[in-house]
Amino acid sequence: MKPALADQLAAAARLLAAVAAGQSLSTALPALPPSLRPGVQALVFDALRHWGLSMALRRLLCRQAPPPLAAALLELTLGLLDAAAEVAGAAEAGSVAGADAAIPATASAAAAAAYQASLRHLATPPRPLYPAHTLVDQAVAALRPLRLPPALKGLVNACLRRFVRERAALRAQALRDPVARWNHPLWWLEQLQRDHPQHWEQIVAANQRAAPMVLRVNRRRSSRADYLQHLKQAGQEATPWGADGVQLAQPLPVEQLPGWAQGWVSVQDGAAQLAAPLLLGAVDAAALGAPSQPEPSAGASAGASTGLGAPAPRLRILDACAAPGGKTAHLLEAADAELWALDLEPQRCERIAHNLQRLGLQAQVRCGDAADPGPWWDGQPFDAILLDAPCSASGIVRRHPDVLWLRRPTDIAQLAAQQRRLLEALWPLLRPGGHLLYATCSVFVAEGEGVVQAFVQQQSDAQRLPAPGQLLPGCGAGATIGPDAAAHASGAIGDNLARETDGFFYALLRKRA
Ligand SMILES: C[S@@+](CC[C@H](N)C(=O)[O-])C[C@H]1O[C@@H](n2cnc3c(N)ncnc32)[C@H](O)[C@@H]1O
Repeated sequence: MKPALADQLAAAARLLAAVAAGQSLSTALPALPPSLRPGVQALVFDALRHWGLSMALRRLLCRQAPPPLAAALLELTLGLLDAAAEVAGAAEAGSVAGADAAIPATASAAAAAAYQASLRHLATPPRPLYPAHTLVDQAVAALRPLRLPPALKGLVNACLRRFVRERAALRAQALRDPVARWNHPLWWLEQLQRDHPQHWEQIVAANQRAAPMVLRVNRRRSSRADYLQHLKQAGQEATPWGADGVQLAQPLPVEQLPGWAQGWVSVQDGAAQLAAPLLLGAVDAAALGAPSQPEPSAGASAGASTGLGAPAPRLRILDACAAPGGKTAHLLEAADAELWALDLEPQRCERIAHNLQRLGLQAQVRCGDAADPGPWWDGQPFDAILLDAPCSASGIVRRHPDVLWLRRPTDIAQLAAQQRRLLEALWPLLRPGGHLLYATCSVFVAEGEGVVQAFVQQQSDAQRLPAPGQLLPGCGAGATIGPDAAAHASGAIGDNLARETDGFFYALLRKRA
């Protein structure tokens, strides 16, 4: 039986209040009863993608701040009422053009187009839509499961009804606030404007969209062509992505994917699928004595050949921040290697082991601090190191809309200092002639180019090789920027980046022999 809307609103309001208090949805969502999870996740993701506006509206409507749970319930419901009115307006106008009212007068034509595109994309999956009177009634009813005092009924009722009556004027007033207009915290917007003056509006628009579901085919279990056939037989539309990837036309629960339990595929964004071929491609190229030219689209088979007919020694690879093991698994699917998968957190190390087991792969899973190798390293240098460093996750807002509201401006400098420490601590573990791939899923320059440039300036044996540099969501290939952009423009890293990806940063370093 479908849960009552009031119960779903109450659960979603609890989650929104948890995010407001600094808790990540990744920990809060799995705690929900399974019957509530899909509906509540849809509600709370939608709320987070419009939270800037609904917070501004709630402040206009309530002279005094209500208790946090009531504020969350109001903001959630204001977002839903706004969506219902928006769609009704668009239907009346005969197109999505009714959404034009949301475009700020100051926005450039490019931003307006991006905003329009984001709205079109929001149609799949559609915003949760309910009639206004149902929403008001159910929001009032949700006070009970939230255990809020019945005295708040009047406030909730009055605020929501006033919004329904005066929506256009309240909305126009709220949208004067840039946080409401762009649905990003002000410090984040300002940092994006400084870091990416040409692209910030596209990034902001992309962050409002739901990301596509991209899979990585385990080439030890199936070819990509065969897997596409399996999907077709299951009635799922899909297109190839990069060397091993498949992008689904519509997201699916993983249990419904052909061969999921048998380890045929994993879920991994296209940008993250570039790590293994970049690192293995560099190792392969070096083994062949050629100048290093990573070619992700060709797929890597590194570790198996020397180009001289003699079997190569088994590659020794360290994945230094490995959990939950997405890139570890891709490396093992593509290369015969002795792979050490390290992570700081014991529970996350268990997830690496669990994921590798499903995929039929084996690694040395170690729990330890990459910044302090003494306790876990055996003193034998590695041929290749992947440092997928802990970061702001500012590149994956499409998948984790809570990240926007959880980060604090001071986080970025702290993370950059931590990333630099990890890079410095791991460099001595790399053999001369070995390769290190530095990656983050951040769009902030301080965590990418900033870290790597400072490191290379100080480390005389570190040489930079071509790599994608900064990938930006919503910008396709056009947004690859930084010193590696020339390599990208010349096609050195293949054509994968013509597709839209999460925000990522990749720098490839070689240790001079
Ligand atoms: C971006 S995630 C890695 C994602 C992973 N590479 C994948 O593809 O599935 C960063 C990881 O770094 C781990 N981490 C953070 N600080 C660390 C440290 N000092 N040493 C080792 N791991 C660390 C975190 O626990 C987290 O699992």
